[in-house]
Amino acid sequence: MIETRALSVALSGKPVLADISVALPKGRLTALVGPNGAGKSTLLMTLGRLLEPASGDILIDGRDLRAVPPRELALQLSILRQEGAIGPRLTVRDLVSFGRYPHSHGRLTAADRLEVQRAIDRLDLAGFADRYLDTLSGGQKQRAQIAMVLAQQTDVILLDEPLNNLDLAHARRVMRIAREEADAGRTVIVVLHDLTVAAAYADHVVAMKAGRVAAEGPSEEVISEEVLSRLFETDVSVAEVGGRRVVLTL
Ligand SMILES: Nc1ncnc2c1ncn2[C@@H]1O[C@H](COP(=O)(O)OP(=O)(O)OP(=O)(O)O)[C@@H](O)[C@H]1O
Repeated sequence: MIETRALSVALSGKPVLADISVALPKGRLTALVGPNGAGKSTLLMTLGRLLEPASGDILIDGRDLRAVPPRELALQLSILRQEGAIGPRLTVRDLVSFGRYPHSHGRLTAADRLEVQRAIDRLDLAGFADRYLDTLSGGQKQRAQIAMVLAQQTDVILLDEPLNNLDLAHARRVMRIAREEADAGRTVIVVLHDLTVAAAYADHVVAMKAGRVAAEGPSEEVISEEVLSRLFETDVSVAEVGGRRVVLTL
């Protein structure tokens, strides 16, 4: 469970997040949605302690995030960043193995290698494991980075637009994995632009606008025509197709 209390963040001296108080439950998949520039990535980076709040608190399982030593945090929380800098002369397996670093400190055990292989398989990368990252397509690279995050096996998983560059079958695979991780009791928080995907996989939704929380609650409440039309300042329809909610703009 991650909680924020009256969190505010400034970047280059400019306020970007203001008064963010949310409760992101354990064992749930939370989607962060909202227009471009709303502050979704900034919130995710702040939760991952990659940005420092100007004021307010973040509690991770009731404990002040500032009080968690870095080594412990690396065992507790993993993050997929939007512009992840990855060394080109690394293979997929090298990259995913870095995910085990907090556990192995550079000396992979047989169990670590097994986890690396499992993450590679889950992301459908078995055929690419020994390829250099700079020889991969955008979607294959994205999957390799997600595999690295999964290999960390942390209780909190933060994913910033994980579906970037993914085809529909791999997008589905990644969302199913995110769902499995939440069902296994982890706190999974995902920045998503595709609201139909959010409706299908998330149980909790935080809608952000202009650096503030515009709505927070169960997916059925937040993924609604009224909330979304207000959020995006455009007409949004929510239809039901085959028992699932589909979000449309025309
Ligand atoms: N380094 C920075 N300095 C100043 N302002 C910044 C900086 N980085 C981001 N911002 C601003 O902070 C605001 C929030 O940006 P953020 O990337 O968190 O939004 P987002 O909701 O993730 O957007 P998107 O959907 O476009 O990815 C934006 O107005 C952006 O211009």
